[in-house]
Amino acid sequence: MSEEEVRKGLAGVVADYTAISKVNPESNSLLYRGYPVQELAAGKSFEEVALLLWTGELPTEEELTVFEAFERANRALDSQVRAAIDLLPLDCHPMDVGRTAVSVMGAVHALAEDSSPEAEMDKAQSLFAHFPAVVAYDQRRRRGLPLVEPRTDLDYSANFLWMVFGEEAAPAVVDAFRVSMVLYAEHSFNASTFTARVITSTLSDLHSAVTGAIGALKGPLHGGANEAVMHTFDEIGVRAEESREEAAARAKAWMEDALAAKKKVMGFGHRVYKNGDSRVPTMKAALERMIDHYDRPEMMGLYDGLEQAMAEAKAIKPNLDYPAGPTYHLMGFDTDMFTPLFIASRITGWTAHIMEQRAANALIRPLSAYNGVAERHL
Ligand SMILES: CC(=O)SCCNC(=O)CCNC(=O)[C@H](O)C(C)(C)COP(=O)(O)OP(=O)(O)OC[C@H]1O[C@@H](n2cnc3c(N)ncnc32)[C@H](O)[C@@H]1OP(=O)(O)O
Ligand SMILES: O=C([O-])CC(=O)C(=O)O
Repeated sequence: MSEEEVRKGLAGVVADYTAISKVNPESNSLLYRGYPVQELAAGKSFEEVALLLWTGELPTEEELTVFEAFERANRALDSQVRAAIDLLPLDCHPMDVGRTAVSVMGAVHALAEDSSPEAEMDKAQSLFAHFPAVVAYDQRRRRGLPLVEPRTDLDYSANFLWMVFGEEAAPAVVDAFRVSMVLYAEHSFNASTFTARVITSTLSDLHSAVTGAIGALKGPLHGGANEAVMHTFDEIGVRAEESREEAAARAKAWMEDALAAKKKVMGFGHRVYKNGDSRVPTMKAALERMIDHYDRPEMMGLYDGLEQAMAEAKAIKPNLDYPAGPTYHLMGFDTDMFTPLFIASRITGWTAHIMEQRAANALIRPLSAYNGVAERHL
């Protein structure tokens, strides 16, 4: 096999068809089932977007009512999942908790081994409804706080924040959270989704595929970048009393040093978008609303300073994780809870891909070019 035939990282390789989303780097656009993601983020609930991704169409009023009732009825933390979480140490990474919780959810789901389209949809919707309770319980137990029961009078986003913080979030905060969920939901054949499709292609079950996807999402080259962005901010130093300009100057200097030291700075760059991530302007606008809401202009200074210095030095643009990290920080999440929030959203995209893969399956098994020692004998 010649060198050119090996595509490291499968860069540029088209692995299959998908009707779920279209990432177009030329027009810098992202479509979910044909709809621009900015339009969905502007006017649709996360529940509506989830149904769109799973079924291909936005729900009718009646379909939405049925799904909302299901989601609200399945929010409480399952006792067996809670018992499994309680076995995990408080200093393990919250992504390990999310991964373990989904694995246990699979083991206790009544339809675990049933891969019919109806069972797959039930499992996808159950995961969607149940996972926020895992994140909320884990965030609270790490702070020594008791579990907060879900409320059925709140929508998905408002209830999520209620279960984490034990108080009703301001409407502006709920809306910024909803926007982040919509933007994180789906992105074609990214590493975690492809992992889910590989696992599904062996005819394994949905929870195994989602568990594997969580493992792929954890890495800082993928979903783990949203928490890594906050570590960068912390390394530079978040100083609430500082002006936007002062913070920007310190961030610029930090970035210049980091790039001189040949560091990779998480939250910048993308395998597909080379001219900026289509989702960043919408998420940045949500971040700006949170900066105003919490009156923290210096955070925007850090954001601008890093972005400008990276643009000047390497012309590399931020990806979605860059504005999402500081947004979650301002809302009050601990930094290592950011990537589990990404799981809560991407459960929709992953499970839509699992169902699509299963409906037209081919075992995913590429070739390798052997470059070890030549044949030898004992
Ligand atoms: C929601 C998401 O998952 S979005 C992605 C989140 N991940 C990150 O933010 C991690 C940081 N970014 C990166 O590591 C990369 O940009 C990736 C992994 C996302 C995409 O990478 P690839 O397409 O494989 O490009 P690759 O890593 O080879 O980078 C190409 C060049 O740009 C540079 N580069 C890319 N991203 C960065 C960065 N964040 N900081 C500094 N340099 C960078 C590389 O060093 C490389 O330079 P070189 O050609 O001089 O060696
Ligand atoms: O598409 C990718 O490679 C990574 C990404 O932005 C995502 O999964 O949202």
